[in-house]
Amino acid sequence: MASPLSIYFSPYSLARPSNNQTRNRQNKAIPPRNLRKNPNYEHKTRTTSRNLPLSSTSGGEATTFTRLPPKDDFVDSPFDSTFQSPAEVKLSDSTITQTPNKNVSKAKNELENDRLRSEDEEIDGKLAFDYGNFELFEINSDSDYGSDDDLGDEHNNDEMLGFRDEEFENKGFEEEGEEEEEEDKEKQKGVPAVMRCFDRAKIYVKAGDGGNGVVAFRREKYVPLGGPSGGDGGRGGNVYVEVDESMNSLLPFRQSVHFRAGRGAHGQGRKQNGAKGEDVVVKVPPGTVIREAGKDGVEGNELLELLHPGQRALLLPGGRGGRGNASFKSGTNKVPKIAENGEEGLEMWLELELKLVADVGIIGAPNAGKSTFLSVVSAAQPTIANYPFTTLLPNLGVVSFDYDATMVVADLPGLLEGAHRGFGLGHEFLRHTERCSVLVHVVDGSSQQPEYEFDAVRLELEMFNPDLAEKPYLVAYNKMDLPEAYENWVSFKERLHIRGIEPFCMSAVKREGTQEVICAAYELVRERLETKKEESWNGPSNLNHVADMMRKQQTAPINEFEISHDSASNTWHVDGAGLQRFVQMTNWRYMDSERRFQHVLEACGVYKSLIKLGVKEGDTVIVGEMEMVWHDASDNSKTSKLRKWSVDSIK
Ligand SMILES: Nc1nc2c(ncn2[C@@H]2O[C@H](COP(=O)(O)OP(=O)(O)OP(=O)(O)O)[C@@H](O)[C@H]2O)c(=O)[nH]1
Ligand SMILES: [Mg+2]
Repeated sequence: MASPLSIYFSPYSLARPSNNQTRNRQNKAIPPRNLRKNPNYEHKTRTTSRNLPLSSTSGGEATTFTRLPPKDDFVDSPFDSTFQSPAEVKLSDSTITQTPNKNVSKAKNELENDRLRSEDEEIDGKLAFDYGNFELFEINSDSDYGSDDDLGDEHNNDEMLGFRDEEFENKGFEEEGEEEEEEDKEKQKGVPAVMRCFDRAKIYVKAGDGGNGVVAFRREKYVPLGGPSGGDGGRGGNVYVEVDESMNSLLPFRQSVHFRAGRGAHGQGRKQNGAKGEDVVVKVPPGTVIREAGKDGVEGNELLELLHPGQRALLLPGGRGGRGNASFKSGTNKVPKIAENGEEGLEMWLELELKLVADVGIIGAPNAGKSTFLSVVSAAQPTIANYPFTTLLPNLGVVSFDYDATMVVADLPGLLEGAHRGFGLGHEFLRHTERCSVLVHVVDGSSQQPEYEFDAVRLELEMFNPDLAEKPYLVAYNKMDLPEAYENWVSFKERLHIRGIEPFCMSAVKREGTQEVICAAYELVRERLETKKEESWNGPSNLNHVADMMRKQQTAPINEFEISHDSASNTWHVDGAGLQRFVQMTNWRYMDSERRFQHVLEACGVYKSLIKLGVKEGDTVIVGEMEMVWHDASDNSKTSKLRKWSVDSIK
């Protein structure tokens, strides 16, 4: 039977890149028309349901940086275990100013804060605290930054990490108009702009395209009719994600956003198959959650959660190599002049989110002394200052014990009432507590109502996630060196006793009582580990489910498709993952390709369905990226004429 479809390249299909350009394509299936917005569009039939491919979005911001302390900071810290009883506290030793009254108006608060800052400088001098790079986080400051050129140069520098990177990123935010708008929005929500850059990244991954198969024939002396000998193309490289324990932030993804696996080599004569493309391994820190990039502010599906060092997951499998003509040899066609293109590798945008994996999380109201506590028990040097929200990003420290045991402690941003609804640093803060095994709740003993403050923080945890409130925790009543804290201690302790809680007291600034707290926390961590031992990770589980899902979509049967009709332009769309893949792998350079194409469409029922739905002479039919004109099979002369024309144009 004469084939009813003739093929030509529409302007749309001409825009399709040539074989060697395909690696740069962003979209596998470019929607040819905006049919779904067309009022004349009718959805005619659906032969079978199918999984929609995971969406890929183009463009993306790469916004991560962190101020987690460099690994070098993690060295043994000396403990001062001598705890003086409250009776020994000398008030004259302490010149610490108290937290400003939080009820005063905002303007007043600012003035007060300025004053306190200057006071702090004095105090810190006395306490020998190192404020290090404190100025770094004043995002709105224009001063101290280099010129545009400097910025560009820095961005080209692969080694741009750490301090300088943070500095320039801050500048980057000010300069980009779009970012500024976003920043304003965030500010309105009360979340400092710096927070959104800390532990999130957006990256693009693409599996390698398969190599093309070739048409070749064996030519050898004394071997007449040597037969087809075109080899298959090699498979494209895979995209893996691997946990690298030496990483503790998503900072490197500011520099490298695109990860593309290598293309498979093309097949060659003498039945030589192409080599496999090079794999690409995306290294992420432990605790990374990987999501499909969301659209319009909607979070994408969670694909993977990588917690343990060494875990490795196959994310995107490489495209299949195209078959060479040796593979098409059959009893009926001994000299096939056909070979396939390599299958295109899948691509997608991913969102990475790093959730802290620390043994102990230090929580509490702002200004309670959490950072001071961390600086005392570990070698970390977080910024400490006498005003709320000094800590915007979690700081990590490693606590080393004499007996060769270590524990990771995270100092988290302060928590305010209403945090579960996003007040203060809200969710950003609470998210980080989810992964800590044990919490140390630092209470500011010098506050007006320490117990109320304690309850408010507990309540916020519970409101955000009841599991958080279930975590083992201990209470450390801080600032015992201050008279008001010392006075309130007994009543605080008694009230907590009644509730079955045994609080600790300490003076972080004087390093008194801190060792008891951290040792008790370590005991809790150990207990927790014991109970969790059975559920602990025992080697790699199957983490390749994303790749399996992708493969399933890729290998969707060719006879699963749906047909839609645009009556205004008399266009029929035949959509199906299997068909689309078939069209993409058809190499129109070879003589037999078109015949095979027509044959496959007929065999999988496309023609039958179109006729059933009422396709007419001259209608346009779009399959994948191919656009064709329908001709009734009875009009043989017309069909063959048009078919010849189409083949010429393909050539
Ligand atoms: N007197 C006294 N002051 C302390 C003690 N611990 C911390 N401070 C002071 O309290 C202020 C706040 O300390 P930080 O460690 O920055 O408090 P924080 O809980 O980390 O605060 P945020 O990060 O803003 O939530 C600083 O001025 C510290 O010097 C203490 O034991 N005694
Ligand atoms: Mg702090």
